[in-house]
Amino acid sequence: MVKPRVFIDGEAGTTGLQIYSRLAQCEGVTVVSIDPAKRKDVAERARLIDTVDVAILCLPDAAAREVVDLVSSPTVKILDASTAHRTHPNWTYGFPELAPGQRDAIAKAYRVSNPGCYPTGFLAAIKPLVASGIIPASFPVTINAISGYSGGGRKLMEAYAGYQDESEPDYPYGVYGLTFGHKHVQEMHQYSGLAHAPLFLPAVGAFEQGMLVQVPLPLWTLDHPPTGQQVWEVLADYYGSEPFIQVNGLGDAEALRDRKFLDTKTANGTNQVQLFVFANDDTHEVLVAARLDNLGKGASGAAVQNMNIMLGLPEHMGLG
Ligand SMILES: NC(=O)C1=CN([C@@H]2O[C@H](COP(=O)(O)OP(=O)(O)OC[C@H]3O[C@@H](n4cnc5c(N)ncnc54)[C@H](OP(=O)(O)O)[C@@H]3O)[C@@H](O)[C@H]2O)C=CC1
Ligand SMILES: CC(=O)N[C@@H](CCC(=O)OP(=O)(O)O)C(=O)O
Repeated sequence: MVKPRVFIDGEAGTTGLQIYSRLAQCEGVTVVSIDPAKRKDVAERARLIDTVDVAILCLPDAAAREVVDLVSSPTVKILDASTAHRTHPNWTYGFPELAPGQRDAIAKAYRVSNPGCYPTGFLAAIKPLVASGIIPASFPVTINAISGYSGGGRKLMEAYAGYQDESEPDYPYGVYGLTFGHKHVQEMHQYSGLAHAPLFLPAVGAFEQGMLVQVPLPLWTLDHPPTGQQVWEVLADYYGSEPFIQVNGLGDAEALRDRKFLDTKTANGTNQVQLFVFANDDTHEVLVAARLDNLGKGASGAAVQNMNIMLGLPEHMGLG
C-alpha cells in the first residue's frame, strides 16, 4: 500500500519538531522535508504542499495565511496549527471530542484548524456544561490559566533559557493578556456556546512544558445550583468513551498527589486532557480544571490525532 505523504511546514520550530518526532516513529506515513535552504521560500513550500496528501502548517499566522493562498492542488488536505484559521467559516475546527459529528467533519474536511492550547483545556471543561444546560449560556465565565514557557514558541524559550540554573527566577509567575484581547478569546467564545466571551487571565510560569486551565463556577448565582456530582456526571457522560479526555473522580484526592495541589506537569508527554471537578455543595462553589501538555494535546499531539483522522489512519498512531 502506498503510504500517505505528509509535509510539515515549519518543521524546525517548537511544534513542527514535535510533530516530526512523533511521525518519524510511524510506519503509516512518509514525511517529506524541504531543503533547509528553502524553508522560508513561500513558492517552494506551496509547490511541495501541492505534492502531498496532508500539509501541517506550524508557522506564524501570517506565514500560514500566505502559503494557503498559493496552494492549487484540489486534493491536498491542510491542517493549520496556527491561530490564522481557527474561527474561519470555511475551516473545520480540529477538536474531535468537541461535539457529536465533529470527528466525521474532520475526516471529510480539506481545511482543518488545530485548536489553541488554552482553548483545548477550556472547551473540554465548559462545552458539555453549556450544551447540557447545567449552566446557562448566559453564565459569566472567567478562566485562570497557567502555561509553561514553551507555549510562547522559540522566542519565549530563549528568553527563559537561563532560568534552569537559578534557584529563584526573576519571573516565576507572570499574568499577561491584561488588555483582555488575547488571540484565543474569539475561539473560546465561538465554540463554547456561551453568549458572552469568557474573561481570560493567562499566566506563564518558569517551567518549560505543561498547563492548567481553571474555570471557577460561582454556582450560588443560579436559582437552582447543580451539585458538584451533577457537574461531574455531565462531563463523565460526555467523554465516556473518548480515549484522549480523562475525567478524574469528583474531588479526586489522588489528583492532588502528595503535595495536595493540582500540578501543571502530570499530563506532559501525553495526548490527554485530564479533567477535574472540585466542589463544595454547601457554598455552591465548583472548580472545573483541565490539565494538558501544551505541546501535546495543546499542539503536536492534537495535530497528529487530526492528521490520522483526516487520512483515515488509526487515531492513536504516533501518540504513544
Ligand atoms: N508552542 C505552543 O505551545 C503552540 C504553538 N502553536 C502554534 O504553532 C505555530 C508555530 O508555533 P511554535 O512552533 O511555537 O513557534 P516557533 O517560533 O517555535 O516555530 C515557528 C517556525 O516557523 C518558522 N517560520 C517563521 N516564519 C516563517 C516563514 N515566513 N516561512 C517559513 N517558516 C517560517 C520559524 O523559523 P525561524 O525560527 O527561523 O524564524 C520556526 O521554525 C504558531 O502559529 C503557534 O501559534 C499552537 C499550539 C501550541
Ligand atoms: C505562554 C504563551 O505565550 N502562550 C501563548 C499561547 C500558545 C500559543 O502559541 O497558542 P496557539 O495554540 O494559539 O498557537 C500565548 O499566550 O500567546
